Amino acid sequence: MSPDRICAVLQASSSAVAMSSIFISFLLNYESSEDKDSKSKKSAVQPISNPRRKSTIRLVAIIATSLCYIFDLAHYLSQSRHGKLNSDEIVTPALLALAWFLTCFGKRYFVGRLLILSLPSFLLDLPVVVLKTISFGAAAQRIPLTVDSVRLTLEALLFLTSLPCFRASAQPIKLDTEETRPFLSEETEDEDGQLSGPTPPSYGSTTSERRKDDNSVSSGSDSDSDDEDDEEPDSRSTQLRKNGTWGEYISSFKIVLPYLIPRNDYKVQAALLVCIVGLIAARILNFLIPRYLALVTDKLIAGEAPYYEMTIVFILQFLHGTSGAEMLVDLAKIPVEQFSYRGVTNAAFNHVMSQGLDFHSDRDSAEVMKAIEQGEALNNILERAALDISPTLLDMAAALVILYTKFGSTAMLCMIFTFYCFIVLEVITFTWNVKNRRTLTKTRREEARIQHQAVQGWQTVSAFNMFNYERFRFGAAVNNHLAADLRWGATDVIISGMIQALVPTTFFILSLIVIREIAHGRATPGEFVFLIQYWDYLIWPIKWLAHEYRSLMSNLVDAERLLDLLNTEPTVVDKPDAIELDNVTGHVKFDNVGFSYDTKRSVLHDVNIEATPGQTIAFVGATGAGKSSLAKLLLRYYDITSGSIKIDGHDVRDVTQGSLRDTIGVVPQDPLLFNASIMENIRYARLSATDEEVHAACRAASIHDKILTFTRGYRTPVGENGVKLSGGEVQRVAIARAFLKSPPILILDEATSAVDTETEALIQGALRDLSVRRTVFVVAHRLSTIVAADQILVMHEGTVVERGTHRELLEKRGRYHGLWQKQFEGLSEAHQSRETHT
Ligand SMILES: Nc1ncnc2c1ncn2[C@@H]1O[C@H](COP(=O)(O)OP(=O)(O)OP(=O)(O)O)[C@@H](O)[C@H]1O
Repeated sequence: MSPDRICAVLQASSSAVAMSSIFISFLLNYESSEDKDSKSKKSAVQPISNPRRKSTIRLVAIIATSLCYIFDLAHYLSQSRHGKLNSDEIVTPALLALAWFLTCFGKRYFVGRLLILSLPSFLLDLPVVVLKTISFGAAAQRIPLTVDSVRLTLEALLFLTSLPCFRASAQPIKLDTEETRPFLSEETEDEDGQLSGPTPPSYGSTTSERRKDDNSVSSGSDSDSDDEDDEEPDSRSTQLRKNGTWGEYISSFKIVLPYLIPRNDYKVQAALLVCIVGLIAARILNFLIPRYLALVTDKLIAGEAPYYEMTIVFILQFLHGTSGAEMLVDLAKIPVEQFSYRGVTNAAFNHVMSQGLDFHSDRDSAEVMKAIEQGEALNNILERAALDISPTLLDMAAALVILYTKFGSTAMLCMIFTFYCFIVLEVITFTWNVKNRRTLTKTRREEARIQHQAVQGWQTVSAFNMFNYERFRFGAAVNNHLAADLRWGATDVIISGMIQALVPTTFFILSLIVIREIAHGRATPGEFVFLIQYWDYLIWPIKWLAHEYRSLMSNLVDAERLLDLLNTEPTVVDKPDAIELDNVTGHVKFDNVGFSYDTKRSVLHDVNIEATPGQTIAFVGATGAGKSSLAKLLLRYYDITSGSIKIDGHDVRDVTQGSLRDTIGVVPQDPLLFNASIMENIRYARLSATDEEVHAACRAASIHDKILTFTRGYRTPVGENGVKLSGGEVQRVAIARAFLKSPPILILDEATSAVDTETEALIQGALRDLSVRRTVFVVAHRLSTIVAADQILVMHEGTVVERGTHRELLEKRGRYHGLWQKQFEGLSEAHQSRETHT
């Protein structure tokens, strides 16, 4: 290869690399105008870049480098004024000059951009200058060589001075401190995310009231805020999107990578391999088919009959389509897709289930479920990245090499330029539509929420005859969803139409280049046929990548909530060295316990309780005094804010949550039954229990005989939340569960509040039997149920104000005595008034 040719190759590579550097830097650091606006509004967000790094000296050096390339161009034009112009000699320096000039713009990661441009430029330029010096030592080349040397020095200096700055600037992005705000929080903050169409009203308000109150309602005051006029707070990923760059935004999704990459699944790895082989085969065929068609054309022009070539074209086409390589790839893709679905869906479900009570009480279950569903958007990431985008990039690279070898560097650089224009336009125009996409995702969730609330609360809707109201609410939510869909869809179609206009332009320019090559005798007419035939394969990766970019980004926007979900750490976690709690005797000690749900209002303070094994401790007191909260703390649904809770001397924070909850049985105020048979519901307490053990537990809870009277006995379905059972039956099923679990510690939170006096007497007898061997905590309003307790603790405003046995407390004549008197008097007054009426 002649030195001229080597220089030409190096310069073409240099301009391709320079354009790529500018493009990658743009892609990673692009901020939309929306982002800039939001950043200027939020002064709390720290700018990441330091504009001072963009010093005047650097700018001058960059412009000088750009001018050096312009000089190259001018020099060539002046030399070739009377001869034939070589387009390669014009395009290469022109593009390099443009790439350097573009470096001056943009604030963020200025030094980073400078680095990735100056290093390759220097490395590719150095051999060019050396070769030129060796080959053209004549005095006539002195000036251009001097300019080249100056440019080389500038590139080296810019690289060396940028490197230390870049290292210093490698700092993590600062997020709004409210990053930790709860997932799917209902608090609102006013931004202009207006939705057209009627706003679905919330419970207890009308549409007009809602609009009227919009300005006056303080944020977060309405827990049922399905107000579409208010923008919901940014999720962590949305915040990152707004405060960071596209690069940072995309890299925030790396948390899902373990669920998408089949590290230990050999079957999926094999399927991936088959896909890759199939894709490579398809790429080779992409090239061979037009190649043979070009041969057919050339032979026809030469007056020969190309039967052999045509047969090869037929075979290649057969192997190429859905009957060959594509079918293979499509088949192998199925296990790959299933792998990512399994990974993401299981991870999201497990993550939600491992969250604490605070997470679940703060969020709407329908919205959480919708967020998990949106994991589907992530399922295709691996498929898209590994099986679609990477091969398409290979296609691009192959197409560029072919263009270069067949039609020279101008054709190749023209294609690279078009490709980058496509993607840059995609990135810019997608941000115009990203807000619409978020609104669309939000309106979908909203629709699911309203639907879920209405269906789940059917009894309430029916009791208040609110069918029309619910119909209106749901209808409005559907309209909002469709309106958002229309806005997103229409903008998407218009944007994509605008971008597609680049396709005929590129074809026109490439055709001119090829025609010129043919006219100068450097190519045959067959090459033009090759271009026409190959054009689809050439433009397809560009069109497709641009489309994939949009659809990938839409998927990522859809999956933002899921990402936030996966990023939400549980508030109650096992210590790494947590021990298993076993052989528990039931010694429980609350030592100076203090607690608050929201760090603002103290719910419990200075609570001291000691229960020895086998004791029954009763909590009484006014509603809201903190009785149920004590039970939740013993179960470690929340962590206490001060003091300690110990079981058999082990702090509940030092043992695993699993073993702790195995030790404690609960009969809650409102037991939750699953929509399954009675047998399944009771056996949930101990899955290994036999039918006989379940029956025994039900006998102990005085519900066995009742269950036998049901049409299907123990196989009777209880309906959602046990709606097919009476309140008393539900409570007894819950008591039967506790009997079946037979834990050393039992919590009875108003366990017999919904049963009649006769059943209560039966259950109380059973509970007494149960209490002999275990420590029992009873929360009760009906004082008659706890008179036999070993200790009665009277709670008032979050602390224990009296303690003792029933007799001791009555003798004290304090708060307990007052409560007892009130209940006793209440009962006798009710009795008297009934007698007067009869
Ligand atoms: N998840 C929660 N988040 C915030 N505050 C809560 C939460 N649960 C309960 N509270 C508040 O804590 C206080 C104590 O509630 P708790 O349920 O312990 O009272 P209680 O004595 O059991 O009442 P009742 O006898 O009516 O069941 C109440 O003021 C309640 O509003």
